[in-house]
Amino acid sequence: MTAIETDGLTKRFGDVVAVDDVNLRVEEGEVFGFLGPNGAGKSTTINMLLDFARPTAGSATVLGYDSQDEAEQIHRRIGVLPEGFDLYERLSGRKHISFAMKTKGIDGNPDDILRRVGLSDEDARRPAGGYSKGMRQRLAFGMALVGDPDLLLMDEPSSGLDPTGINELQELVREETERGTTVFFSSHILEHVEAICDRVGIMNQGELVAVGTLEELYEQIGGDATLELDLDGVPQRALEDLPSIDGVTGAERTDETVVVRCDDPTAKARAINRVEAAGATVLDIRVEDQSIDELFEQLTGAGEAHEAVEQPAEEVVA
Ligand SMILES: Nc1ncnc2c1ncn2[C@@H]1O[C@H](COP(=O)(O)OP(=O)(O)OP(=O)(O)O)[C@@H](O)[C@H]1O
Repeated sequence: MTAIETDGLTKRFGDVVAVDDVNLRVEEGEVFGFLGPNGAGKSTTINMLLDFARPTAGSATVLGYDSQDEAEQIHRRIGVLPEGFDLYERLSGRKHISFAMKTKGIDGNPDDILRRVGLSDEDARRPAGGYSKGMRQRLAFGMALVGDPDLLLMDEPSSGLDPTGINELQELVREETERGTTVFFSSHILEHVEAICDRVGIMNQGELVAVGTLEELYEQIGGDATLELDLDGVPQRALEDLPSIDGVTGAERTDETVVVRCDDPTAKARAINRVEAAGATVLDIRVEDQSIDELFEQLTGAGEAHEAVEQPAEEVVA
């Protein structure tokens, strides 16, 4: 089943087109990163998925339910970690989970969830006011997990977290996806979603400008990579052969090192195989990919209007 599907989803606020004819498909079980700079239209899209905002045009389904007509069913089956979530400073972590359970009409033991998000018994009994950022995040994540949602929607979940907090969050997300939960993770920071997302969709100025795995996106924009191979000896044949490999644009030699330039990231493995087949032993490998920030800037034009990246229909589905 498709976890999220939008069809021409559009939202205008007066003259501002916040979301412009967005066609998005997120498959069940995926971790999908929804990216874009501030003001790109991410929150407005999420609000329409949940029927907190009504589309000007187009439609959306979540877990097979229509966002406008069947919002109640959707709300029952999803967990939301909102941006800038609030905690009640004087309530314990455990009370927060109990409260979320009552609100959702769920019976159960809050301790199961507290354990799942890694909050100790002792911490769970303390007021949330004294929690570190990471612990607050764990608790909010736990509240979103109440009722075992099929889909977790997380709006800028990594904002304000230090690298340790981000790693912890990524670990929690990974555990949930192992249980089969679909995760929709919105962020304006590409590297925060890079490590955990199967695919990303990139929004810019209301438009969905690219969808795919990061590797596919690199390919679409022709992301360059340089591969440096230290060899026990450079066979002349390998050097001559390398430029004929699909995705390799050039090869040079300095002493016992071969520098291979690729415009397709998947060409790197083919280049290594070719060198080894020519009889050389690879002693060390260094790769310099186009940076993730460059990719993001290129796709979003650093906030400027630009042409959408072509997205063949079959590549939209993982
Ligand atoms: N209620 C509203 N009234 C008027 N304009 C709005 C409203 N909500 C959003 N917008 C505008 O729509 C555009 C998209 O905003 P949105 O909040 O969806 O972006 P975003 O990608 O979520 O940004 P951020 O990362 O900063 O949260 C922006 O230009 C914003 O100013």
